[in-house]
Amino acid sequence: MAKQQQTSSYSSGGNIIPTPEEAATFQPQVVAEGGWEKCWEDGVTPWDQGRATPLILHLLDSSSLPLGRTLVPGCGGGHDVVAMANPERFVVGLDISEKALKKANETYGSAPNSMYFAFVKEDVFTWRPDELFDLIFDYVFFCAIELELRPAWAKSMYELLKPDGELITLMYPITDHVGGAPYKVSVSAYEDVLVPLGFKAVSIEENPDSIPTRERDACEVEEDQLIQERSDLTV
Ligand SMILES: C[S@@+](CC[C@H](N)C(=O)[O-])C[C@H]1O[C@@H](n2cnc3c(N)ncnc32)[C@H](O)[C@@H]1O
Repeated sequence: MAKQQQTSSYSSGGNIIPTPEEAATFQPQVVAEGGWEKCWEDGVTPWDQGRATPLILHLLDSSSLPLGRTLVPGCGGGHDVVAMANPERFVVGLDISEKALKKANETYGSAPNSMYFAFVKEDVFTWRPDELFDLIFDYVFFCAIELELRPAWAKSMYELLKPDGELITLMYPITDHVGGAPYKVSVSAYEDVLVPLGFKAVSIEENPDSIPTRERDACEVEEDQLIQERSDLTV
């Protein structure tokens, strides 16, 4: 009962974003029981900020977010999808959970910019649209998948991006905790799977806009921004 009360306060709307160590104590069990759909059905969505990622808002404010066709893999509640969408940046939010996308559509279906985004129920690992993407923004998706799927994640990023496309990923959580999801990440965890495909790191920077429970100083969680460029030269 206590556990149920605890997990429900971590659902979107509960406004408590747990540390990755806390989330790793209950989220894996829900995923194991019924997959991501069950997380959404039970409201166990401890990753959901209920709003766009502050870094995205910062990049938008400073006009430093690339334009063009954009993908958010594992978009969940769709906050980043809608924040980024405009006449020059059509954004596709992809998720395998019907419930997640129902919620996203209920929240944002009548947003004034709704003609500039779409929510699509597909699997990142198998969905291959006719048109590739200029930009992919990955946040709390790489850390959510099983470790053995990481090479397949990189392959998907490669196959979904245009040859000169850009992958921005907020590397989270850079911790020492065991288990997941969320599983711990590191710069080398990304590079190990991206570099063999020909990605080149354009920049790796500390995220100045981390939310409190994802800040390095607050709980020794590190969250950095990694921008990778797809390059066919070394493939
Ligand atoms: C931890 S949540 C992160 C959601 C969102 N990125 C955020 O930061 O709020 C991971 C999301 O990925 C979705 N997901 C998991 N596996 C997927 C797959 N193979 N293809 C598409 N979406 C997937 C889940 O349904 C879930 O909504």
